[in-house]
Amino acid sequence: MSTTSTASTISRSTAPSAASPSGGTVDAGEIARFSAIAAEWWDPRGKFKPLHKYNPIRIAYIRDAVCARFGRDPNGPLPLKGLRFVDIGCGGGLLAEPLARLGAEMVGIDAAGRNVAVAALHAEQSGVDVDYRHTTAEDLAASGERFDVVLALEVVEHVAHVPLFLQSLTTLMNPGSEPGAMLFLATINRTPKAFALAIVGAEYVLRWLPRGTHDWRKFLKPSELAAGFRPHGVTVRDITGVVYNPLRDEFSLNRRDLDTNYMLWAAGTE
Ligand SMILES: C[S@@+](CC[C@H](N)C(=O)[O-])C[C@H]1O[C@@H](n2cnc3c(N)ncnc32)[C@H](O)[C@@H]1O
Ligand SMILES: [Mg+2]
Repeated sequence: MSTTSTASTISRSTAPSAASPSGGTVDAGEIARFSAIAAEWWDPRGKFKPLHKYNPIRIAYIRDAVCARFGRDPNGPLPLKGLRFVDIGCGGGLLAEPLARLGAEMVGIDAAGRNVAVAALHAEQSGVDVDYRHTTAEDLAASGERFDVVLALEVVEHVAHVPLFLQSLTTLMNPGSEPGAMLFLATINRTPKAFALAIVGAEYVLRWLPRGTHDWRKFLKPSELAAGFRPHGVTVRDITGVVYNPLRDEFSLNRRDLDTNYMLWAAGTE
């Protein structure tokens, strides 16, 4: 993991774009879109319905991979106890809360203040301990805080500056974590099939998501993520597709089909 070039150095040296006047990872239009629907985060039939459906398999994937690497029993009580997690782009906390219940010491950050407020209220009402903060990955990375597990699920396709975002995620991985910090990422592939299913299907036919939620051009191929991690000494260790079965109305892992939704974890190059 590279600690030589800090996120703050990069953000200063990057030309500001229309999407991100600061030159950072925040796309103001994206943040406004998520803020506008923040009240719906915990409604399983609302605008985040696909995330609710997808959530149990994401939680199981993370729990099992972390337990395998850190030598924990995934079925034991509080299997993630003692491990420091950060959930980048945590939204309403759909991921942060269940992982905190499994024992993770959880920090959740989001660039949208309304999301953080909704997440914090829900955690309080549910009696779950999550440290929610309104900030960005690059600012948290620059602050020097480090984590055993870094999560960024369904976020990279919404950021303004992908190289800075990926660098910030790798910087947040604690170099002192044994046997080595993990980084989890989930996103949508840039394929014709993903255009048909994730945009036409989910936004126009099923109307699961508001139109304009996703921009196909911002989707990333697994090879592009791997190339983005490589300069920071981080390698993809596992990758799996996630497919929706309309007959069963459920998502499941499919290691042979990375064409639409996929999840991966990465760690320091050995
Ligand atoms: C599709 S939601 C995913 C939420 C959560 N990770 C989950 O999977 O349940 C994307 C989230 O990323 C946040 N976000 C977008 N760009 C961000 C950035 N540059 N830094 C931090 N959060 C960001 C949005 O505000 C939104 O809450
Ligand atoms: Mg998305």
